[in-house]
Amino acid sequence: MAIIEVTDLVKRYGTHTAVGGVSFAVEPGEIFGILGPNGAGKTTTVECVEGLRRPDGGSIRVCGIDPQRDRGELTQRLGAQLQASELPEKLTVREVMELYSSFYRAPADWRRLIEMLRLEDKLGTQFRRLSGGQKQRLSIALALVGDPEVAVLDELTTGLDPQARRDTWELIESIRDRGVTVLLVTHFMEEAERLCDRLALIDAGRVVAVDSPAGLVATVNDTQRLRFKPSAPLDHALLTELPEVTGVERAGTQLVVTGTGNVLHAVTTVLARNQVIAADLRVEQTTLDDAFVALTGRTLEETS
Ligand SMILES: Nc1ncnc2c1ncn2[C@@H]1O[C@H](COP(=O)(O)OP(=O)(O)OP(=O)(O)O)[C@@H](O)[C@H]1O
Repeated sequence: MAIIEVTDLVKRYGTHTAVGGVSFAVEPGEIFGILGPNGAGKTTTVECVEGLRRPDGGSIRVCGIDPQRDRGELTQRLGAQLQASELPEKLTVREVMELYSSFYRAPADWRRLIEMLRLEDKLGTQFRRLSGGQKQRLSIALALVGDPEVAVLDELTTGLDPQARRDTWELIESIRDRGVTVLLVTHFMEEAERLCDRLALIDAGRVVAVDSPAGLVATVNDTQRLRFKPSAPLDHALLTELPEVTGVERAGTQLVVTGTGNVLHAVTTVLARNQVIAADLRVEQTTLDDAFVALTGRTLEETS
């Protein structure tokens, strides 16, 4: 049975419909991602799941609880990551952990959480003196201090350097391995691909697809992208007229050719016939962004 069930969720701000009929179900023990460009309605959706916003339509159940009807019970079972601005600047890490664990009837052992998040030598440090990565890790500790069944993490690694981002991903996997279901909001394709068991692609307040990252990529698997520097100017029409080619774009000194079937062979044959060498030729893998483009006509990347 699903641990989170969102059915036909609608949320409006004035006349603007931020979420226009979103449905998805999360199974216990999954890392379930909500991926979409800025403004797609991701945060609004999870704020409704957390009971922070009242939906205008549809229904939500988390561990069988209606977040609006029984918010008190929900906060005991669902851990939400706080934004840095919501944390008390002058409290030390120890004080923050003691304070927040006192809110729960059966809190986790916060000292173990602090060790797991490698903050044990920061216990006496005030929140405002922590680095960005340390603040982020503390906010994850606070999402877990109530020993929740579900953790909701929103834009988990925004602002972190690549190493800190990878460390955080490992941490989220270890949380999942302890049996916590994770609902993860992100606009980073790489993060979704690496971490999520399944994900909902959201665009303009609607779910465009729900599947595993591999399943989503497989829907456009036939698409390939070639990238190379032509050794001499080349009439694009020679490529676009090939049945295998679906697009040709210039990116600086490079040409990016997308296509299907044996596009590599078709393109290199035309180049050879015209005495053009394809320097630095790369065949790029299909990504979640390609799936998003195929489904919506828009890219995830340009807005993130
Ligand atoms: N409190 C609010 N009042 C009015 N409009 C809002 C409010 N919060 C969000 N919106 C609008 O609703 C839409 C969805 O916003 P939301 O924050 O849910 O998107 P998002 O996918 O989480 O985006 P981001 O990745 O930028 O956080 C946007 O157009 C946003 O401007």
